[in-house]
Amino acid sequence: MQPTTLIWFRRNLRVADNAALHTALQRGLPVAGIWISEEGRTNPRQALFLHRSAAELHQALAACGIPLYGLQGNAEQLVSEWADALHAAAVVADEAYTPSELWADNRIWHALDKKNIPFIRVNDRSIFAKSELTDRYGMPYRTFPEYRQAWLQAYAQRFRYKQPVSYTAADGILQTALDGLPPFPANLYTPSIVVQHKGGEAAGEKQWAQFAAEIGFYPLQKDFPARKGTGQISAYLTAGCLSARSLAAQAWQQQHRAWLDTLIRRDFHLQTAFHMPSANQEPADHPVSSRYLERWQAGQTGFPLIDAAMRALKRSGWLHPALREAVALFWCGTLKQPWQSGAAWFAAQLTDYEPAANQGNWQEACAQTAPPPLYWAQKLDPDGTFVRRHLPELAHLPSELVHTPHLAGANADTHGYPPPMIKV
Ligand SMILES: Cc1cc2nc3c(=O)[nH]c(=O)nc-3n(C[C@H](O)[C@H](O)[C@H](O)COP(=O)(O)OP(=O)(O)OC[C@H]3O[C@@H](n4cnc5c(N)ncnc54)[C@H](O)[C@@H]3O)c2cc1C
Repeated sequence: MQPTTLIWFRRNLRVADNAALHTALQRGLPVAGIWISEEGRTNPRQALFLHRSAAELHQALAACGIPLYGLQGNAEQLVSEWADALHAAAVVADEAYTPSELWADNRIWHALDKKNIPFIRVNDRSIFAKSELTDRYGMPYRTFPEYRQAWLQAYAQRFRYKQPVSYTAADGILQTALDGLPPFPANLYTPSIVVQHKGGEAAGEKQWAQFAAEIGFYPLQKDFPARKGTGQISAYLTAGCLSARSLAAQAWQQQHRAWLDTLIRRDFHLQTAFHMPSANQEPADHPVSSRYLERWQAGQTGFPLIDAAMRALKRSGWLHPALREAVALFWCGTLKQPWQSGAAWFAAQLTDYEPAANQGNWQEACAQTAPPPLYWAQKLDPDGTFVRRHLPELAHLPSELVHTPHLAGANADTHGYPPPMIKV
């Protein structure tokens, strides 16, 4: 069998602007891909989304004559085994950021190195790669405002005279399939679970196109969860169905700076997870109250906006960014509970779960002083639309009462909705 270049698709489940695919094709050998559904996932919703996205990639690659093998098991073992099976002269993957992935990558690198197979990592997740932006002493930026300033300067400088890079080598690839194209394994996860977003590159592009048409309203709409004024593309970015690099280029060219900040924040958390891994791994400094945890998770705290947000998260696997901040601040600041247990609940629920973003944002939120829950209600849902949508027991209440049903006393039936669990 002819030697190949093997791509291990991880968080770059797309054909467009894919640096790993581009790198593999540049090597001139036939290309084959593997995608691994790793054992021990505790987030079935995300597992399902990734499976759907990989299945679509399988079809897109097949149309170019590139086989993608869908595997399940331990990545450390499988990458090495499949490198042998497909006579790989090199393995290419997208660069990892978080400690657990980096440790696994080291072991994979060792196993491949023993066989003289290079393990090439390329940047497909962030816009600036992990060590591209450092201060004048070569140290990573520790605060977002500093990082943002450096990011904007570097981006402006880099693209003053040329267009941002977009890897286009994938266009029209047509290679002879190796040994016929493999079928993609059936879905291993319960299809009955609700996943708000469909998965796959085409659905990601569609979601982006819808938002791009409205992106000019983002600064006005972003703080009203009932209106869905944000991109709702995080699951696609986490799985790599969309390229952050391409979206940044579009936002930059069209001068949507307010929205571009969200992608810069994403880069910031990725580089922080890489450069300061211990910050995200601190153990909790006090035990969690299981009673509080149950009520917060179930959306039964007696604070309507918090409860509506927590129920929306559990039902759909996605939550508006401002509400993520509100429920995180409520958990750490109002209930005085350790951020780690809140972050663990998010990790199990979010379709877009991404360890660097999740832990980084939890830590940031919990370092702030929590405003009273009513502050969030007035700011994010002044007329109660979001609460009514997610708390049917309060749907009949007028705007003056929907955020404070306990004040209605016997004048309103709240259908068993609990009073506030603590005094604030
Ligand atoms: C406590 C907490 C936990 C979070 N956990 C995650 C997570 O596990 N995975 C995740 O992708 N995002 C996480 N976020 C960030 C953010 O809330 C989500 O990315 C956002 O809700 C996605 O919605 P959107 O696509 O409409 O975002 P938009 O506002 O349209 O932003 C566009 C994209 O920028 C990125 N982004 C925006 N804000 C942030 C941010 N603060 N940090 C990192 N990236 C950002 C996301 O990829 C997002 O899709 C978390 C935020 C908080 C406060």
